[in-house]
Amino acid sequence: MSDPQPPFDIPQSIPPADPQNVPQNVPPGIPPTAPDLATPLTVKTTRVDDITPLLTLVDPENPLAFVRRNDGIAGVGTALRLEFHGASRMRDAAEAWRRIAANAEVDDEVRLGGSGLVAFGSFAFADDSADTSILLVPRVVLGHRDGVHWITRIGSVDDVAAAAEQAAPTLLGAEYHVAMKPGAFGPDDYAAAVAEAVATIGRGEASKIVLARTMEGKLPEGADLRVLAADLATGYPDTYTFAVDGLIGSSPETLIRSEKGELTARVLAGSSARGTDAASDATAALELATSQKDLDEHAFALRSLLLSLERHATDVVSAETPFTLKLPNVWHLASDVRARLADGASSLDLIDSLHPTAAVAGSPTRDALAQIQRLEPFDRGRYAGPVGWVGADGDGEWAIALRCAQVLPDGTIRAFAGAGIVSESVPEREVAETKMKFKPIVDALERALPDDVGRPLPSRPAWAAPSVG
Ligand SMILES: C=C(O[C@H]1C=CC=C(C(=O)O)[C@@H]1O)C(=O)O
Repeated sequence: MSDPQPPFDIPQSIPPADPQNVPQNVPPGIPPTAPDLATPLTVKTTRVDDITPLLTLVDPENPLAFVRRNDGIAGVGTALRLEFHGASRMRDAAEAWRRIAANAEVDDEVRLGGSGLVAFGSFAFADDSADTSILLVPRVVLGHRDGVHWITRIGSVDDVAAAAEQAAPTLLGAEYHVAMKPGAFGPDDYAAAVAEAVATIGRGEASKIVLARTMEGKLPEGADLRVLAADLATGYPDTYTFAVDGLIGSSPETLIRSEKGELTARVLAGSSARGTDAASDATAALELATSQKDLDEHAFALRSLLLSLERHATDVVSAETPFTLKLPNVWHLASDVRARLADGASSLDLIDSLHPTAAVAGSPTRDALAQIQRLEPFDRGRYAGPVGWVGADGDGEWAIALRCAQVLPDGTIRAFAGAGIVSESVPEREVAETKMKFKPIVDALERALPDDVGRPLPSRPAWAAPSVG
């Protein structure tokens, strides 16, 4: 691996962009003179035999990836970065994307979800967040799905060549250890806020309020963030591991996945600790499955998703009772939802309608959001917002950004975890629940990292292994 070869050739067949071909309609929120939109995107996807593990190819300091088990996409370089703010951030993104996609020249021999033109996206939780919401189109996208590997190049030959050089696989960087400490809103403050939320619910001012807190640490200069993402991907293979613009995490919750008219979602709400042995673990799952407090918490979340989804879909199907989902750190109550898209909405239109569900805000939505603003003294940024990707046809895959941390420009890394508060919630238990939810990201940052760090990932790590069904 001392002199790694680029994993793909520089394409000769992508014509340079035509500077005369200026889009007629400039999307809202984007200055008409934005140089990024001066030319249509030229996109070519080619099937390849195999590609080196995706995470060894991305930028160590700003990795771009969305993977689950062996499937996913990773990106290198930037063909286009669009920023959105305010209440219309997702609507504006949907409109901008429609126009960009309509304008693009796409040659895609693979035609799988994630091939062809794609944008990665990450959206702020709150309408008034100071954080930017983004859509990011890379220069090079590396993809793997159902045993098919592909490479997508976006832009002129020269643009792609520069990104291809950057995408040569490199060794994962040196081990680092980040001590994570409670943020300014510590566990005691959180417990007090939970007690206040319970009182608020008791007064009938809301039915469920999701409250979060933060932990913070400082990354060493030049820290290889692929190490963090790879650790999450191997430790939590059933979740979506994402790295988008410094937001890195492993989310078990699917906000919406849209593929050729089929919609799927996985709603999570209601949690309990894993047991310490097989018997106590089974008991924990059983207690969760029969806990009225957790069933109520879950019902709010499921109902909010179904109500929003029904505006866009027919044949909406979910089981009557949730199942228990086992993750390495926690049990969750989970409901899988399936539906048929009825109105041609893109996955960006859908996340605009669905966000925020009661899994991350509470119920009723407007009242819960007002209480979050009153009781949570920080900006959630992109935590609990949609994170994922959208393709040229509007299909896409969007997780809710949970179990994650945001890297800030000064090297601070801020992790977030929350819990749904209902009338029966007990403050200390909710503090303990947030601790469990911090575990994936905090363990990955704090623990002595595995032996293979500092060497390349094995050629087929767990998340890149062939599908086992
Ligand atoms: C808000 C979070 O989790 C949500 C998703 C699953 C279970 C939850 C719960 O049991 O409270 C939360 O609704 C978080 O992980 O920060």
